[in-house]
Formats: sequence, structure tokens, C-alpha cells
Amino acid sequence: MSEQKTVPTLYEWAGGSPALERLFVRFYERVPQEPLLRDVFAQMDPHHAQHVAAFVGEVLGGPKVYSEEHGGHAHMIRKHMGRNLTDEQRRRWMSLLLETADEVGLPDDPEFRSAFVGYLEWGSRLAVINSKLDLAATEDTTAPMPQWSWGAVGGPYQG
Ligand code: HEM
Repeated sequence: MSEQKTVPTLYEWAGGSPALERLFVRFYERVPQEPLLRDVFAQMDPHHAQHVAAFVGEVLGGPKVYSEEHGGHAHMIRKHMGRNLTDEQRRRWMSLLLETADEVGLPDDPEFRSAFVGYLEWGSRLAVINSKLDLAATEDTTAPMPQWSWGAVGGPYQG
């Protein structure tokens, strides 16, 4: 009988919702010390970190909490519209998030990190593009929820 191997999702490999919440709570604790980012997030919802963790968890193969309870992908797109984010801000957002991933002990194996960074690069560049759109003038913000997986590396680090 052949052995059946189950490939964990990126969400499971990351440590599920507790790990992603730890990551984003700590990240948004650090944002006010960042001159490039603090004004962007000055008015953020008090549950912003949990919402972003739920969104990213769903993208990485976790439960559909953001779609079912927080307005789904269209809501996330609308939250970026009209904010005129710069690439300099995006780069700081990325590097601060990756520094925080190390700080909170998110898995740092090559397989997980390459897939995770791939998603963040893609998503953060779209956030900047969407931030140049005018909320009032854009009717269609529907797009399926992105789904990210291991990609070319094919599965978790095996040692
Ligand atoms: C993969 C990249 C990103 C993801 C997954 C993401 C995710 C999200 C989500 C889910 C929300 C809505 C939260 C809610 O429902 O309350 C949101 C809002 C927001 N995002 Fe992002 N985002 C990304 C990149 C960025 C970047 C690069 C910036 C700025 C440099 C940014 C700035 C904001 C701001 C200012 C809000 C509104 C916060 C508020 O006032 O409530 N995002 N983002």
C-alpha cells in the first residue's frame, strides 16, 4: 500500500490564526515608530491587526473568516482605494513585516518564506495600485479571494 502524504497548507505551516495574529498585532504595534507609515495607519480600526490576520490566513488556506465575517475581498480592496500609497511606503511595510515575522518566530525555512514573501510582494503591489483608484468612481471591486500555496517549491521543508 502506498503511503499517503498530506501537504499542510501555508496557513497550517505558519501556525494558524494564533501565529498570524501575533505577527500582525506586533507589526501594528511597531507602525507608530515608523515615520513613513505612522500617518497612513493613524485612523485605523482598533481590530485592524485581527482583520488583516484573518484575511491573510484565508489567502494561505485557512478558514474563510474574512469572507464570511468581514466583507470579503471587495471590502479589502475598497479599504486601500483613494489612499495614494507610495512604493517607498510599500517597501517599508514589507521590510517591517518581515522583520516582525522573525521577531515573533514565524517559520523561517526557505520553502515557507519564499511562498510567504511571494504573496506579500504580489499583494502589497496590488494595494499600491488599488490605492490610486478613486473609490467614488470605481463601481466594480469584485475579484475572487486570492489563494496562495507552496508554488514551485512544492511543499514544506523536509530537512
Ligand atoms: C499583502 C499586502 C496587504 C494585505 C493582505 C492587506 C490587507 C488589508 C486588509 C484586509 C485591510 C482591511 C482591514 C479591515 O477589514 O478592517 C487593509 C486596510 C488597509 N491597508 Fe492593507 N494590506 C496590504 C498591504 C498594504 C500596504 C502595503 C499598505 C500601506 C503601505 C496598506 C495600508 C492599509 C490601510 C491604510 C488600510 C486601512 C486601515 C484603516 O484605516 O482601517 N496595506 N489592508
